Amino acid sequence: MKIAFGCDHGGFVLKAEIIDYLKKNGHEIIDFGIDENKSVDYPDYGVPVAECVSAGEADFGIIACGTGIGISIAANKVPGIRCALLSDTFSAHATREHNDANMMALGGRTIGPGLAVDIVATFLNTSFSGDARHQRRIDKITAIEKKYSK
Ligand SMILES: O=C(CO)[C@H](O)[C@H](O)[C@H](O)COP(=O)(O)O
Repeated sequence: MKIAFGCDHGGFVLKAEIIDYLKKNGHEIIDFGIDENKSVDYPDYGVPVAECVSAGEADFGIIACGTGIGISIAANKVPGIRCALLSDTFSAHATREHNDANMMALGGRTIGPGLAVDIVATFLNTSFSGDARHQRRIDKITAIEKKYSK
């Protein structure tokens, strides 16, 4: 799959192991940085990933900041993005199965790289269930997005 990745300095600690996992598992990576550990603003790295996913240029997006909060808030402003902030594998599974999440956010100051990689693996290896009740709820989210995007 094509995976877009982006992080700020708070998420940079997770980058190497996540990229390593993605490469070892045959994924193509679209890397939006950062490439060195310097202080940056998380919207500048989360939004390009979200735009890439929203445009259909990547299958999924993975983003990280210190907590995952700021960068997920920014990503979720992009139409078509359902970005889940994750810190456990149960939620990683559920957000794919129920929410058809197309992006995930992680916190480099809240979880370690080992758990981060487990979360990434669970997220990418889980499919949307396609159940009508889940699709109905996603459609309601999309309708909210359309209502406020005028
Ligand atoms: O936006 C965040 C919190 O929601 C991220 O954790 C940022 O990485 C964090 O705010 C950066 O803080 P810093 O003091 O500039 O390192």
